[in-house]
Amino acid sequence: LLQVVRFLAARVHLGRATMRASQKDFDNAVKQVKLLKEDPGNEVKVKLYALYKQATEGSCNVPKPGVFDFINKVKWDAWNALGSLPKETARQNYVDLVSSLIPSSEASSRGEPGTQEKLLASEDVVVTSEDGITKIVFNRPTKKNAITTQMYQEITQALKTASKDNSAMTVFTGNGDYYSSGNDLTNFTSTPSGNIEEFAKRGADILRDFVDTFIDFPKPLVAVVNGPAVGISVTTLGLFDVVYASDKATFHTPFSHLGQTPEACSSYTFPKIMGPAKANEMLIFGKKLTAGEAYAQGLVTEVFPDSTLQKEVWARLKAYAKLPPNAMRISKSLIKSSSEREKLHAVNAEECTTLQARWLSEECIGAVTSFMSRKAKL
Ligand SMILES: CCCCCCCCCC/C=C\CC(=O)SCCNC(=O)CCNC(=O)[C@H](O)C(C)(C)COP(=O)(O)OP(=O)(O)OC[C@H]1O[C@@H](n2cnc3c(N)ncnc32)[C@H](O)[C@@H]1OP(=O)(O)O
Repeated sequence: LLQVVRFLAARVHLGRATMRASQKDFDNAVKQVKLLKEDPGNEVKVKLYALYKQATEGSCNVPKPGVFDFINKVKWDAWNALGSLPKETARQNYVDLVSSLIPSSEASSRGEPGTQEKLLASEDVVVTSEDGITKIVFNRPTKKNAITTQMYQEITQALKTASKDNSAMTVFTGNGDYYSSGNDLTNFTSTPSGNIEEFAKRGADILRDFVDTFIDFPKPLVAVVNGPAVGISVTTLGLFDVVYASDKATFHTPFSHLGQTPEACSSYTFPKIMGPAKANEMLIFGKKLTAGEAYAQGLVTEVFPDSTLQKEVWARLKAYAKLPPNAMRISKSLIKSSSEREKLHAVNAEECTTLQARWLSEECIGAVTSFMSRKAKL
């Protein structure tokens, strides 16, 4: 990797020696990276990181991370490999590298990065409203609908908006063969700047806000689990009012495998829903449930043959959405009382604090590194 970084840095340097990117070009390129539709892959992300640091801070001037700090060590190595490359050249190389990542069709229509952000950002989470139903769709089928940091924030916002719109209920589903593969593991490898502790703190804040929004959502919240669900896409189901599933869906919470711990209040909701014995097997040992098993444990309301799921479920939901909305909200608030919500907020806070520490653990960093290097899959 170091050789590739050195080679590319030198090649781009020689090829573009006569060009100079302005600070504005550089700032725009930094914004464009956040809007990339396709994940450029870890190798490119490490290069971008190294060039960014060189362009903004000059030669690597921080101590080498410890041997177990895998991710930061790879990043440090890449930055250090740039040696004394001048800041201006690093800036130019960064701009060139970013423009090589943008398909020409997009580059011409993109214009001012800030103006397009919202439009592009909403592609991974599609929100529509029809027939009294606000639908929130995980829409990254090529990545099994893994949830990026940006998606957590978009979903939080979409839920806050839906709680006040004129729809009767909100429904989550996934596009493609998966409901969602859970947290996007590259969330852990894209630290743009700052130290790892701050990064983990920010992650915990985003997660806490995300889960709080589910706890406080006032209208019926329904999940249509169209395929396998992993991690946080499973644990949040404990905060839904109704869960319909395809018979192809599975429910998997491999937290221990990832050096992590339960979130989305599942350490409280799962034992309550299915009893401690079954919840322990899922949350501690990562036992994957079939749709039938999840139904038997009370996590799923009803299972449908995959071939008829969409037709049957949407017909039913459209009929439910015509019921008097205030009655539905009031019933929900009786079922999920204010004292219960208070308890859920306390559980959420504790789970987030626990995870914040876990993300810095060797166990977690090792598991994420294995996934990134394709040695490990679930
Ligand atoms: C610190 C900052 C954090 C910010 C906010 C934090 C909030 C986080 C709170 C929650 C924390 C954890 C809870 C969880 O969700 S834990 C569960 C995490 N998920 C996984 O471990 C799943 C990993 N994926 C897999 O094991 C497999 O991909 C699969 C799901 C079993 C599917 O296998 P497959 O063979 O059918 O398909 P595959 O080729 O692997 O996947 C296709 C492409 O999709 C990419 N991909 C799939 N899942 C993820 C994922 N979770 N994260 C990132 N990328 C994922 C996969 O890499 C393939 O991509 P590519 O084609 O190779 O580019």
